[in-house]
Amino acid sequence: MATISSIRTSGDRIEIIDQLLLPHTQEWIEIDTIEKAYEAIKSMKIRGAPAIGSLAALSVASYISASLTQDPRPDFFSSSFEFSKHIKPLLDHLFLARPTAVNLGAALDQIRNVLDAGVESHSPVEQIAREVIKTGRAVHEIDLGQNRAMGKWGGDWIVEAVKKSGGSGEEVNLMTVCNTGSLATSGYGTALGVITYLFEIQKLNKAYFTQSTPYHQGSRLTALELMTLEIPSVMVCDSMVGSLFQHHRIDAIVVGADRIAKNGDTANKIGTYNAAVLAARHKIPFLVIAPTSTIDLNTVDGSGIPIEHRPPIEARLVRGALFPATPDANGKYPQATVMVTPLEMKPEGVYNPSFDVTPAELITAIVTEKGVAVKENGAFDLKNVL
Ligand SMILES: CSC[C@H]1O[C@H](OP(=O)(O)O)[C@H](O)[C@@H]1O
Repeated sequence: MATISSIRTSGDRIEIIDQLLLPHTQEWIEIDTIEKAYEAIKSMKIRGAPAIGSLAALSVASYISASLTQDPRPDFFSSSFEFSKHIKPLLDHLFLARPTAVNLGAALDQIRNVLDAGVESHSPVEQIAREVIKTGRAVHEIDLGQNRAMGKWGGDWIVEAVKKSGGSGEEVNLMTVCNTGSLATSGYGTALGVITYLFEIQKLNKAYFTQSTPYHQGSRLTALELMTLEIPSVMVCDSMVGSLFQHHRIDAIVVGADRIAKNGDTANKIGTYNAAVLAARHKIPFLVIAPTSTIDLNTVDGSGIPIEHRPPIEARLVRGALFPATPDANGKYPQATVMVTPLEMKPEGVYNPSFDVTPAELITAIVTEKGVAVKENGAFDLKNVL
């Protein structure tokens, strides 16, 4: 099946597809500095919790790998202590790019741990550097396998749940929020991986997806991913979810996650909580699909999850292809950004959180690459899926 990826690498070279220009223009940007990685993550040229963790880790790996080949080598290779002292602030900086997704911090912490272990054991600096490179690159590679596993766990669980409630499980309808596909991960996707799996085993009837904010990533990115995969799909505006549940058979909601607290409270793209409340009202199973790196046992519940607010201007603008669409001489569709609010609107006149927190109470199951967790006596024990 055709897919679209967000990151491509060759040796030390990293490129990302500019997701702000999709679906109308496919433009690859080279990420040859850590600062460029930071800027791409912050501005959402790359997005999706696992994908931003991958890019951050890859950018550190490439920076070190390229520095190793310099002649003379930079001064920070003079000792393992100096090396760690130089790299750690770069990790701190990358971590600040987006605060909610725990995968970014988890990826950077893996590198931090390698540095600490290397300094503690007095390993030669070159050995530590090579270990960091290996670790940084592995973050990206491991993600893909995990997504396939989650797709199967989640998909099989949904089919069984539909059968238990009297359905055939042969024509499942799902709804999702945001974009959680190949573009948001190293490939296959999290919630979109479940949709893809059910499509592959011919048990999917239709995938519904919300437009989502910021940047309409559902209507731009999820739409593109589902069309590329040739999965039958229908877009709904976020405010139509209640109506959808009233008038159509939806067998389950599948969403990704940016951070799952110890008790199962889950931060995900804004609009997820609304969908969960409506799903509970309509008794539709609500599943969170995320790799174990998204589970943050240090955060006891959702009240401790930092919620990113995007710049107010982003909620006032829409970007897209000029319509009627006519390709220019290079075959590209001219795009424009337009303001939809009154021009005089003040920044304080806009509420623009990027995420909301869905309480565990509203979540039916949490699916990781290790399996499916359901509540026992009303509470999740996530140790079983870690
Ligand atoms: C691939 S699932 C993770 C998660 O990433 C998204 O965040 P963003 O697009 O803001 O980077 C979204 O909330 C997804 O569910």
